[in-house]
Amino acid sequence: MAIGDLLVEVSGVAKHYGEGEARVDALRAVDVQIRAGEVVAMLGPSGSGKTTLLNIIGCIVDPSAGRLVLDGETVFDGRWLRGNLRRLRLDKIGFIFQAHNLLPFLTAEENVSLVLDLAGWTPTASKARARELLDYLEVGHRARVKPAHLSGGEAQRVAIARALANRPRIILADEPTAALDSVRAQLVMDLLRKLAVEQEACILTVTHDEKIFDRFDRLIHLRDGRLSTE
Ligand SMILES: Nc1ncnc2c1ncn2[C@@H]1O[C@H](COP(=O)(O)OP(=O)(O)OP(=O)(O)O)[C@@H](O)[C@H]1O
Repeated sequence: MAIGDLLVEVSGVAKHYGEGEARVDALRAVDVQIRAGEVVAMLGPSGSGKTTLLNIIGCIVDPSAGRLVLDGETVFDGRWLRGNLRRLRLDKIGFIFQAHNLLPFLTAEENVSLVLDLAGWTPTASKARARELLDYLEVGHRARVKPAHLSGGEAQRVAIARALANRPRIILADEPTAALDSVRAQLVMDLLRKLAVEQEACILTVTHDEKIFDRFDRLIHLRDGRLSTE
């Protein structure tokens, strides 16, 4: 597959929590680059900094130092250069958490269309896009059902639809297949790859799931807050 634009550039990014004796260095001068069309897994032991790095790229956690360029725009260089990070996230980033993260009081379709409403789509357009994606992911027949009544695989596909609804180019996922059996886990990864290629996006996933290691272009290993070549 042709690899495209540089979408994620992390340069010398460090993050520490707390100060003095309580200080924890979660990331130490990390460099990562991810291009459009790439599907990358991030591995590492518990506490190695995976969630911190994902959340920094997702503009949810403040880096302590370094530079972050997303889709060609320098968004952090010692400080945030964008006032409205919420808007940046809505425009550029799709987050896939575990399926349980769907809002329980909304239907599958409303879970997807809500993101588009927040991004400023008209209600008619967001409903149509939500339907289209749910159909594409073969859960259209479950559009009016609330998450408690969906199977694990169905809920995960709704979570994917929600993350991809606004056509973000940077898709971040935290253990997206942990709750799925091996056939469904591979189907979800294949689907994500297809969507990433179609939308010229990249995917970075935290995973411990050995069932899907062969589905990635590249594995990034973190150890004690540093990239390791292991
Ligand atoms: N909000 C926080 N305040 C203080 N320390 C934190 C905070 N978040 C993470 N840490 C610490 O930073 C280090 C890296 O944590 P992080 O959650 O990024 O690791 P991880 O690799 O995602 O771990 P896991 O696989 O267990 O989720 C750990 O030592 C953790 O205890």
